[in-house]
Amino acid sequence: MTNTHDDASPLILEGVVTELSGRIIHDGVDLVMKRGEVLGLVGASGSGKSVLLRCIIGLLPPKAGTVRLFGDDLYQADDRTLAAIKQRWGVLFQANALFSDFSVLDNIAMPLREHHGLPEELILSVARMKALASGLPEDALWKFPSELSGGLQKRVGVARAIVRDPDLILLDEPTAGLDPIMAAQIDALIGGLASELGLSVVVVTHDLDTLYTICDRVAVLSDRTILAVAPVRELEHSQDPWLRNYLLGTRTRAGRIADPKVVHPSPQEIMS
Ligand SMILES: Nc1ncnc2c1ncn2[C@@H]1O[C@H](COP(=O)(O)OP(=O)(O)OP(=O)(O)O)[C@@H](O)[C@H]1O
Repeated sequence: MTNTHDDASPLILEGVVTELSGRIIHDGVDLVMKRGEVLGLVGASGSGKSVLLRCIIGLLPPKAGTVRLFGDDLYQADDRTLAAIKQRWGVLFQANALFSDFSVLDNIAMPLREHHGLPEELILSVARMKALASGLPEDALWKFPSELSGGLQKRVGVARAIVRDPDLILLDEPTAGLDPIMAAQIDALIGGLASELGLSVVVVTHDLDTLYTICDRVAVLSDRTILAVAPVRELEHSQDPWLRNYLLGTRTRAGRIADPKVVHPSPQEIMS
């Protein structure tokens, strides 16, 4: 029976353990997302951010623990409940995962074609609306993805993620590979969509500007579990050496735009 609760947290992870090729990637991940928040997910390269995202969207069953979406246990859900849950999320994959032989508009329309029996005219009309809401120019819609800049390709991915009016979007490194100006534009787009549409957003990122400009809280993945979840300014005061180095090292945004109250890591900490 469909049991997606409107007032439930969009995402709760309880004791999630994942394993790939015999190796434990996550070992007891707990996380409760608030409705309407933009939640950053950070961690060192290889710490398991993308794998966790795969687990959250049903592509990797956990070895133990529970993935709860909108109140329902994703991996125990019957077909009808699962279909209802999937209606409520949208995903932007790393490197966009756009189909090169399809036009921009057809890429955006794809989730509508997969899950609805909607008339073609309506599908194209909704896809066009989402494309324009995502900042794509009209003349980009019938081009192929390869004809667009990296920034516009990200916008195609975002438009596809929101095409079914989701409650939750999961974005894997939305600003990776973009120049700082385009990256800031994508951040503004995500922040704007979150506040205007009341979306809950999980954003996996290495981009500190994203954390500081659009994330309400940041979850830190370390040592196969969640080390902390807090607003990024609070995380600056963490005693964890890796996290302090990540946020406050000399090459980082916070290192450049320093809060004078924050004690910066020593050169020894940065090297460690
Ligand atoms: N299909 C797979 N089979 C075996 N191991 C995998 C597979 N996919 C990922 N891994 C391993 O899982 C670990 C976590 O990978 P993941 O891609 O989630 O890291 P990440 O935190 O997203 O890294 P990055 O920031 O570099 O994107 C890595 O050690 C990776 O090698």
